[in-house]
Amino acid sequence: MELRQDFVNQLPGAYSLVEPEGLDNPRWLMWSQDAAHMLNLAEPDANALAVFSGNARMQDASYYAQVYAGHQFGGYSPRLGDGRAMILGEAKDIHGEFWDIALKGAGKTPYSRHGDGKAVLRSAVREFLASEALYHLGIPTTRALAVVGSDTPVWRETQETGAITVRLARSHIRFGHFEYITHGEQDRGRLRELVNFTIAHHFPHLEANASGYKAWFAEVVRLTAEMIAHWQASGFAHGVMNTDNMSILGDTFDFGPFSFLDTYQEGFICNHSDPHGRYAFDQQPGIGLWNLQRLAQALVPLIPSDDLMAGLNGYQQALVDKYLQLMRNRLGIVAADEGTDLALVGGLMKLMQNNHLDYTNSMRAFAGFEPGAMEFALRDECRDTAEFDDWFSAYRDRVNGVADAGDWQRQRAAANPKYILRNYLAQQAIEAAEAGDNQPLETLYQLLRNPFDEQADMTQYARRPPDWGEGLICSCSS
Ligand SMILES: Nc1ncnc2c1ncn2[C@@H]1O[C@H](COP(=O)(O)OP(=O)(O)OP(=O)(O)O)[C@@H](O)[C@H]1O
Ligand SMILES: [Mg+2]
Repeated sequence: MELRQDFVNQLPGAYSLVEPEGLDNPRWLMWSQDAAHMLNLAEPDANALAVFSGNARMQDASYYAQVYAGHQFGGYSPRLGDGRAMILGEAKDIHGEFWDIALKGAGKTPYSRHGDGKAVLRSAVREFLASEALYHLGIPTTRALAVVGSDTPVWRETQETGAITVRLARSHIRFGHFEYITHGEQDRGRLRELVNFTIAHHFPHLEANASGYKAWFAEVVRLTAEMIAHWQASGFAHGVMNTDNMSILGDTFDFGPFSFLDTYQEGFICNHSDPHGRYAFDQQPGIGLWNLQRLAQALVPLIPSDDLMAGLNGYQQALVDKYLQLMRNRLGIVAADEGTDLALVGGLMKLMQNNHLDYTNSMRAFAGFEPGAMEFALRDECRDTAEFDDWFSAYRDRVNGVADAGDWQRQRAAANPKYILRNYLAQQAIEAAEAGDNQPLETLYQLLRNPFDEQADMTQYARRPPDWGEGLICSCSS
């Protein structure tokens, strides 16, 4: 694997050089065959294990940790930076695109503050499973190539073991990078350099001039809105939408306490450390805009306020357009006007909320609906059948002109996954791995590579969680 080092070479001052600490007795816990194929890598071998555990380093590569700031839960932290992630460089994939290769959990950096620079097995595995699961669901996301486990003791609430996620990101540039320069260094030249670097590497169709900057910000707004529309349509709660976790490319970034919804609950909070629900499921669209406003503020020295405002003004429409596109496809309806369609989708969400329905399974039920039929299996799940009947009569009228019912059903199955990364499934697999059995993890990973397929022997993975697993929330001490 050859690495390009454009970030290091072109943005001096935006990072510190670092060396990984290494892991005791490293071993492969997970390996993404899809990501490996994309990077044209062979099967996992001893050399790769030595490099990805941080026990050996790649020749000629300058490993680095980036510096950034961020708004965390509404408050500004002027200096964060990669406290436990080290980037090796940028690898070219089979399509000619470049991916940063990062070791998350590789040890202390100048930005570790009071942290140990480590990650534990459960958090490394969750990041791997989530990013690969989102990828296979068609949600824009960073990827994961591997997880390396070890015997290195790491202290959290109890003693655990250290692990590294090998993360692939088209870019690690976050909103917080721009905030750091503007609010900290106040160096307009450096801000321009970073924006120009971002445009040249990731928005090559735009020029680095005033009209290009305006168009670029509008695109960042749109990409962010579309990412969040995907989350809302998939029932995905991110959990820590701080501006240091917002990718400038609109890729889902940093998998901490995230959770897919089991029972549909609009105000679902997946993060232990978020008692007021700042990042609750239904707050995500609003927080996305709030975060973009923070980005806009950071760009004020470079981009006229009117241009930034124009970009921000596009947010809501981009979000609604994408969300409706995804939901119309899930429901199998032809577009009517926006208000009518939002009301139909909103009615379904209300139905799910009032009847404590499982989000994924309820949506998947549409793959079994016979266009034109008077019956729909979802009715049996509802306590309030009158509410269901009301909604259903409006829905039925919308599914018309379907020539081939089988084809229509196949399209619904391709839009509504049968399998998602339910928290309790991740938890079970992680507990097995902690006890030395990796098979459940591997089975879960393989399942999530084809989330839309029936996968005959796997239907128990589509079940609602048992009582202990409903609304399981994760500790933030990752
Ligand atoms: N164990 C740790 N040691 C040192 N720094 C840490 C540790 N855990 C988190 N941090 C740092 O705290 C900040 C916020 O953490 P957060 O959980 O958002 O990020 P992360 O999961 O570590 O990494 P990333 O955002 O790259 O996915 C980041 O700057 C991160 O590097
Ligand atoms: Mg983070």
